[in-house]
Amino acid sequence: RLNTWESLTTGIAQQAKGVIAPKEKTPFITFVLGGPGSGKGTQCIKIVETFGFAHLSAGDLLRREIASKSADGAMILNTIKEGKIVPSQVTVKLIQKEMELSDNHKFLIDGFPRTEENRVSFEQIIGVEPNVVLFFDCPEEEMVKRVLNRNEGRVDDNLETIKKRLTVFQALSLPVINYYSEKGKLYTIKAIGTEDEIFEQVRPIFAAFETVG
Ligand SMILES: Nc1ncnc2c1ncn2[C@@H]1O[C@H](COP(=O)(O)OP(=O)(O)O)[C@@H](O)[C@H]1O
Ligand SMILES: Nc1ccn([C@H]2C[C@H](O)[C@@H](COP(=O)(O)OP(=O)(O)O)O2)c(=O)n1
Ligand SMILES: [Mg+2]
Repeated sequence: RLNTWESLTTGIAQQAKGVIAPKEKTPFITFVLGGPGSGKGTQCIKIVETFGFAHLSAGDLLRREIASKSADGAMILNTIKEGKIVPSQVTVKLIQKEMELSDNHKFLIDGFPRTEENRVSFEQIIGVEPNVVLFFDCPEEEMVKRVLNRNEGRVDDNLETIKKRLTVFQALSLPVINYYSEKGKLYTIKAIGTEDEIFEQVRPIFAAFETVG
């Protein structure tokens, strides 16, 4: 178990035999949650532009594994087509690798954790808790409409898979959202309106942390 940010980065620092300086700043971690099509990825781009975060999309990392024909690729593809959640160990490892490679200390972790298992696994492996959890709260009919119009050629952007994803979201992801609500870390965004209107709800959350330092 890695307890500190320093231990998270020790592996790579040792590999480089001291060539890479150890990371000095404490990480600032934001989890970006919400149902399929709620606008997480779209808003993450704006947060990156405005506040200089590194954007780590769990879904993008998993799709990269499929594309690279890695050992887990076939299992990941089947899981995504079924609208189910990939085993946490796989996803957390991919996130960990990206965090280690990044020279940023501010991370937007998009589409993760989607289950209690995801959440606990991140805590155990990375040993850090999120500073902020954003929840893009969007009506189901709007999410379905957006996903069916997404046009990115995704294998899961069809009505059958979306219906399964919405069921999984209700059963497995809402408990994670409730957990962070009880911890006082949850910021709920009303995710309807234009992209800019939604960002005006997001902006003050990060602006407040900027002034604190
Ligand atoms: N506020 C919005 N209004 C209408 N469409 C949106 C809005 N925000 C995002 N979209 C579109 O909806 C689709 C899903 O958005 P995306 O950011 O991929 O959501 P998520 O990452 O939560 O699944 C995309 O095609 C995106 O362009
Ligand atoms: N923590 C995660 C995140 C995504 N996945 C898988 C299962 C999800 O349905 C797909 C797509 O996730 P992604 O975040 O890209 O999807 P949306 O942007 O919400 O539409 O990836 C996962 O198994 N575990
Ligand atoms: Mg997305």
